[in-house]
Amino acid sequence: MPTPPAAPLLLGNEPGSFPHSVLAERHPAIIRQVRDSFPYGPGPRRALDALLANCTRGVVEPLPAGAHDRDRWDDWGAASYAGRSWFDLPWLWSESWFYRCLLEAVGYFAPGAWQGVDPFRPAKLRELDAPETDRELAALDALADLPPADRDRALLAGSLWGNRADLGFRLSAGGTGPGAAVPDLVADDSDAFWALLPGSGTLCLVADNAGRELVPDLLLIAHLLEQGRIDRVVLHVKPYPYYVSDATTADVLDAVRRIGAAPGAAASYGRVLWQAMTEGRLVPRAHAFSAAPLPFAELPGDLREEFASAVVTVVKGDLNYRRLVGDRRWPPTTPFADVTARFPGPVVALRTLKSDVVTGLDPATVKALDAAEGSRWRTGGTHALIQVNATCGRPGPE
Ligand SMILES: O=P(O)(O)OC[C@@]1(O)O[C@H](CO)[C@@H](O)[C@@H]1O
Repeated sequence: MPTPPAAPLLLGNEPGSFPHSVLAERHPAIIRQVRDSFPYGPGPRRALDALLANCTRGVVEPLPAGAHDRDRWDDWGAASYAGRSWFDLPWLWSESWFYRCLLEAVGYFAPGAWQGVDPFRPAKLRELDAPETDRELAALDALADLPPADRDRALLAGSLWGNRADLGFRLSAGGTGPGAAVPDLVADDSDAFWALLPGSGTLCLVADNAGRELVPDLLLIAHLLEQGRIDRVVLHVKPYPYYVSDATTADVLDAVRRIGAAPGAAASYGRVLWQAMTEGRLVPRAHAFSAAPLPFAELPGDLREEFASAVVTVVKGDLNYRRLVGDRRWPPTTPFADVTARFPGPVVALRTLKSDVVTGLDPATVKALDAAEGSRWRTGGTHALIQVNATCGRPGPE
């Protein structure tokens, strides 16, 4: 499989571009949202104000000398990027750095009263407890009467579109109105996904957002385990709060409890999940690299081995898609298989489009989307894709 010549990296230094608006507008909005969410004392509030000035007008500054992960971040680029504007660096790096600096400002890692307090927890819980979640869980009652293939489709679609529920995204989501001229699903390899599930082995799911994305992800996992489509699932979550709504282990526990406490069929899904966790068939994992400012091309050895040995790795959401394809401006018709050829095992992307990066689309689809919606289809969260590379990491034909 030819690896195409690398396309340009996304940077945040083009005024008017989506990456620039995230750094210049969304991050300040997130700081204000966090500042208003908690009665932080004068110290963290001053630190948040300093971060606001630094991330919009300043340069990368090293983590405090005593930071537990300072060496790791120096290796990830903080040492070489020190002194440079956030806008002149790889956009993925600056975004990830922002969330690490935000946690520093609110004392998330420092010993003390605020250690481990998720600054995004109020928003996550509001979403998890929202009436929409009740409605989505109640919809499970109707699934029981569906033919198996329809139930498969419904639960996969729930996981896919759950990615649209993204708290940070809503802060400035443009979104196109209803009645888009092209089907919302711009690529659909779902048949290839189901063909990858032989009834045994391990599925890795690289989760994205908590709340109303994690709930349908867990429902899909429960379904796959209960139906014997897979023996075991490793659920990769973030080691600490990230990108506003990204899921941590605490969010997994909240979601499993929320599912189990719901009436009707949902309660049985909750029991399946709880039992699978106690039996080691559903294993949460919070690897440091899951919050790294790097593409998956730089996966560390242990994760490469894990994904290589999995039957399939399902990569959820926009940020993980960006990491999967290197956060580069590929021509949208660049084959997904070519760009993901070096991923260590079979990989499936379930993603709603919220940033400029996209690959693997038919030329006719791109033409119709551009004609109908300009470029908004790329970042509005109104369109989604299911893309599969079943051959990466597997020996090719002799
Ligand atoms: O991974 P998610 O939750 O689907 O999307 C997160 C995300 O869209 O929000 C960022 C903008 O703040 C994007 O850069 C990033 O890809």
